Amino acid sequence: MLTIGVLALQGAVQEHLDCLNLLPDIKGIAVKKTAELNTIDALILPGGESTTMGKLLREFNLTPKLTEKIRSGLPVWGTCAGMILLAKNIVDEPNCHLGLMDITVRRNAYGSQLDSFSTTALIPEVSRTPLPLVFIRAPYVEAASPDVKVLSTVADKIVAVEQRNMLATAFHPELTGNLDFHKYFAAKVRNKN
Ligand SMILES: NC(=O)CC[C@H](N)C(=O)O
Repeated sequence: MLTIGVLALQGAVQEHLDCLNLLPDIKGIAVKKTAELNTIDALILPGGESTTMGKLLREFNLTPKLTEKIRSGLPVWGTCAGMILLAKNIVDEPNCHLGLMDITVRRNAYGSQLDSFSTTALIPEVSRTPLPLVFIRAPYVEAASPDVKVLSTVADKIVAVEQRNMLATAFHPELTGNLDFHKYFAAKVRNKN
């Protein structure tokens, strides 16, 4: 049995927990406190508002322990705002949040017209069939260092990346009813153990 936490300070927490709990041999738990970081095999940083989540991470003093855990190999998956939390650089912003992934992200990158949209894409590492992708005031990755693996691009913009124990998607698999991304993350966690 694997325990996968979902950072539960703000955002689409329950949707990820519901997906995790549909998978065999996975228990999804909400994580709010530093001590809970010791009880999990992996962590999802959900979508929401990165500024708010970053502020709460600092207020609850979660940042140091969380950063240390991820640096020492805790598998982590950031969706949308979660991707922004992981990025080392955020366009037009002086500070990053956790600053762990060698990517530069642009927040709200699709402007007002394409604020929210859905599309499909084939991501061979994750699924044999095209996956539904839901973008909600989404970022994209503007630059990535050479050791970041690009898993998916949509209209020439990087929207899914992986670097060592870290996975990040600009879109929201937890809102699609398709569990392939959660299965992919669970397999990544299992392969590590
Ligand atoms: N759906 C989302 O997570 C939106 C992210 C949000 N626009 C941000 O910048 O943090």
